Amino acid sequence: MNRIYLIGFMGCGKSAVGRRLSFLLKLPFYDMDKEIVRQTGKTIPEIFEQHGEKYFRDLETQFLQNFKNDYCIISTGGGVTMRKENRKIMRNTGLVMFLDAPFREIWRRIHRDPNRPIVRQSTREEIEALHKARYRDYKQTAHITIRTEFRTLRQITQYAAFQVNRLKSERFDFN
Ligand SMILES: Nc1ncnc2c1ncn2[C@@H]1O[C@H](COP(=O)(O)OP(=O)(O)O)[C@@H](O)[C@H]1O
Ligand SMILES: O=C(O)C1=C[C@@H](OP(=O)(O)O)[C@@H](O)[C@H](O)C1
Ligand SMILES: [Mg+2]
Repeated sequence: MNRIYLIGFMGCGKSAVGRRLSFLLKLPFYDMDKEIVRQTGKTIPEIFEQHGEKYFRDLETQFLQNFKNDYCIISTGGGVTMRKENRKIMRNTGLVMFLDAPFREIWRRIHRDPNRPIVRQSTREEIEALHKARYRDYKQTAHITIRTEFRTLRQITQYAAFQVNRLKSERFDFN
């Protein structure tokens, strides 16, 4: 299948780049967090508070298992690569791009955001350790890693589009 998945840690720019990339490539855009909010009628913090993290992770896996659309951009949540099953689905159904941002930049973007329950509950040191712990899975799941440091959203989006176009003639079949 021919989807484009954006993966990476909270605040690396998956949602912002995904939306821009969908305009540039004229493909529909899905943000997994937003889809889960729409399906449940609850915010991400409410889901974590009322049902716990495992329940949220199950919703992420169900989304990936049940999603049927092709030729689209999907921005994932930063924890999606924690499960092997999720990693496998993404690798097998599309092109996976990792937005690799330095931790200090990530922290600057996320530390005051009330919509990320994991950040709300943790110290900077704990979040940095989580970033380290997840890094290998992001790297290994991705077909392409894009380093975002010193790049604007526009530059990152253009580079991502360039990579998609480059691969189009090989494994992918975008029209
Ligand atoms: N390369 C960048 N340059 C400037 N701002 C960025 C960049 N990448 C992300 N941002 C900003 O950082 C914030 C978090 O980005 P977001 O797309 O929500 O991250 P994610 O979905 O990966 O958690 C947003 O306000 C976004 O506009
Ligand atoms: O990294 C994580 O575990 C999470 C990342 C969030 O998405 P973003 O990566 O878009 O912030 C959201 O799915 C949830 O708060 C959990
Ligand atoms: Mg996001």
